[in-house]
Amino acid sequence: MGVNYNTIVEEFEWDIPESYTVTSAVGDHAASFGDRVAVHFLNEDGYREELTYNDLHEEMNRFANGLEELGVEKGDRIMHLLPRHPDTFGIQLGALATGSLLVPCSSMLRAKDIEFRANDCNATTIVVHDSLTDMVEPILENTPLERVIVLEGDEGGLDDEQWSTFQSVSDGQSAEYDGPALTSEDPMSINYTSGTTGQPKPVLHKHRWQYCFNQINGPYWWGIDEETDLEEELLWATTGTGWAKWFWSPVGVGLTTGATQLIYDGDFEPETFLEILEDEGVTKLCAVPTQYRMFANADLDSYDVQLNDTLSAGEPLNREPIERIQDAWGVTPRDGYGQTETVALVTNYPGIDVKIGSMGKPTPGVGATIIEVDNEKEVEPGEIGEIAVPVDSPAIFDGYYEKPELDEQKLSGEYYRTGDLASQDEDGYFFFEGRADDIIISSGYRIGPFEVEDALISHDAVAEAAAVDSPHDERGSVVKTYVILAEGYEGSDDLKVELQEFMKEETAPYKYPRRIEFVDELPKTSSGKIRRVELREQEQEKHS
Ligand SMILES: Nc1ncnc2c1ncn2[C@@H]1O[C@H](COP(=O)(O)OP(=O)(O)OP(=O)(O)O)[C@@H](O)[C@H]1O
Repeated sequence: MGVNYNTIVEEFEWDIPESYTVTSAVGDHAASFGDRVAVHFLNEDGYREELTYNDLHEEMNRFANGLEELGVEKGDRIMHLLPRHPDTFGIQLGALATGSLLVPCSSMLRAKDIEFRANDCNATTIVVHDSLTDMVEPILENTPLERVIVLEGDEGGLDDEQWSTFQSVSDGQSAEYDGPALTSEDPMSINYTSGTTGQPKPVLHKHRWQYCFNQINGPYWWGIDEETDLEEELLWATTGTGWAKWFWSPVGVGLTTGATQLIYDGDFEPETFLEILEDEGVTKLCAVPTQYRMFANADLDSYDVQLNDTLSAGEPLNREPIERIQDAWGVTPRDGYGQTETVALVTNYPGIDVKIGSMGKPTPGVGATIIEVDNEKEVEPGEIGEIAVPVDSPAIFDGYYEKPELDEQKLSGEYYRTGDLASQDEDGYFFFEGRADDIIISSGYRIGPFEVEDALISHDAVAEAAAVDSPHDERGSVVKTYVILAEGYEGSDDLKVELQEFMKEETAPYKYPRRIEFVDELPKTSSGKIRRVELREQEQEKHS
């Protein structure tokens, strides 16, 4: 299949329905194909549950009625701290139906992270799984939180009027809900960024965001359009419920298109995940590069999978896992790039040839481009600049929640700057260089950490690597890499030299790491991204 990229981009037009919300979309699906399975849940203990679109619609309505009875009103901020669970969608949709703003939090956050978010956005309600109440109890006094709703909790332990259970809120409520009329321009959520480069930022989205996913991420990343027979597909996005990616895929694509989705609650183990792919008959998988890198070390040929698509996002996708998966399963992992603030901005979308190492081309209707770092001029092919999106694009966020100074900084020009550097080739393919903050400048050369890391992990001894800037008297800085060795290898000075020699062959010699340190782990955000900022600080302390 081939597509004419230019025609698609030229012909794309936005037509955002005024009354669109994901809750109304789920209502429409229930009316059209209510018996279709929406959630195909399983967990690591072997528990299974299936919910149809009718079930989901009724669950959403009952919870929305219950929330209203508790006093929740349009415009309230409702946080949630939930694992992947059969009721997660129902809770999220029920909260949205009341016109509240959802504030998703990762279940990996600790008490102080939750306290920060609750105060930052002035949240009044939190829905928390029973296993995570320890994170909430100690902070209640210091936050505006008025009510806590516990999922799977037992009323017996709750001695305060502040606490109730999901069950007690929903039980006995009507499966019809007559809530406030919402429009696509009503605020929908406050999604905190990962905090890879500093404090997490409260990104405000309107209901329109979900429509944009349906129109962009659906066809131009997941390959789902009106010709897709959703009865034949099983989607699996491995992300957690508190991340923007949950809204990018399970909600933004899965629910808005009316697909059937696998939700698996369990730790990531390559073999377990590969067995699930095979046993459940997953047809479209969206995972993160770390997971693909770990799949690449497994015996992929021995799994009889039915995948017709594999997608990746969140970090650059290396050459090695792409090639391994192509060889074993005949599908090419397609990288997609974007942020909490946006929809998919650049993707390898179905029908365009994947250039290994490239994030793909700008998605239609969104307008991502590359501009100079210190002005708003677009760069020429081959030049490095910052990925940016016109501020009036409907496919980006609506500012940071009650942070006028951040809005001024990020949204007052003609473009919203992503803070990521990239270049574009003559054919319009984007190549990721790194976050502007992570770029290494050594002897006047600008070096993207990804290029160094990508080359280094193609050496058998290297399992994972992070490259940062390390202060140096003569050169200003040099490239330093922190390396986690593959099983069976031991760190030594000889191995350092071997890796350095290898790198001089693999990449332009000025990029080779002059300093190497072997470590057992790398600092990461709870979404699994390498926090190079911490490594840079360590280097500053050691060498200045
Ligand atoms: N396909 C991809 N290739 C390379 N990098 C990617 C890709 N997808 C996402 N990213 C990186 O992830 C970032 C978006 O992540 P997210 O919105 O979760 O917040 P964050 O940028 O990690 O957090 P913070 O803004 O608080 O530092 C992008 O700006 C980019 O740096």
